Amino acid sequence: MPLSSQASALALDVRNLRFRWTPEQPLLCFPDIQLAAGEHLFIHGPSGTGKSTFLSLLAGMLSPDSGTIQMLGNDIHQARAGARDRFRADHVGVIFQQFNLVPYLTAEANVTLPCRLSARRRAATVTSPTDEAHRLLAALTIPADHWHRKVTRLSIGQQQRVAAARALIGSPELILADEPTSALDSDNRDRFLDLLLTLAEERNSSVLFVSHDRTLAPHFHHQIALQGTSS
Ligand SMILES: Nc1ncnc2c1ncn2[C@@H]1O[C@H](COP(=O)(O)OP(=O)(O)OP(=O)(O)O)[C@@H](O)[C@H]1O
Repeated sequence: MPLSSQASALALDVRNLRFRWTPEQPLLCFPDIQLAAGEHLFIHGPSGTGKSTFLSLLAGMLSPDSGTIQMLGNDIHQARAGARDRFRADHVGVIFQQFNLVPYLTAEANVTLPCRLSARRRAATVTSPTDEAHRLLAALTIPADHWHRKVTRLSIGQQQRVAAARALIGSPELILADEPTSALDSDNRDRFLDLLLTLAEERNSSVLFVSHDRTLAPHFHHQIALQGTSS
């Protein structure tokens, strides 16, 4: 059965999630989460507690050993891989720790990429993917003369903002962000977070943001600590 978005469902409902990379490694235990539409959640934990692993499980890129993940009312790990990929393309924007931009594409082409992979995201742009990419790049303070440069010719902070624009385009219901501010000084980091969360709010996108840096917590509606492992 294809996955669908159910208007009344939570953006994210995570219960009893556990994962072990290999039999020799400790079991990673994750907190239960219920995230409503438009809410912003901050998850913090020291290095190695499993923040990136958690996001990979939520994004459907890893399968849990136990527990459930419901997104918009769908149990994503009950679906076949193809349906899961389609659901992610349609409903989830991801900002990776290393940005994962396509190096040979321009900033604009990187931002419009989700609209090429998802008719739903394309249809959700107000006029066209290119117009929305320009609006997002301008809102995220990327100068217009940089929009047609290859992303590798942009600064790290600019690349990070391009990655944010790519996650926001087409108004996905959920944005997952993995410590994307670690390369920035504190002023730029706060400015980036304010922009990201304001743009997410305009789109009613829920945000789940992980970082080791607890000083970021006041930007968010809710916060949870990741405890890490159990034997
Ligand atoms: N691909 C992998 N194969 C095996 N073990 C892994 C892999 N990726 C992560 N781990 C292990 O899983 C645990 C959690 O790692 P993870 O990267 O999720 O933590 P993190 O909190 O995101 O760390 P950081 O803040 O340093 O990015 C660590 O013990 C790590 O060594």
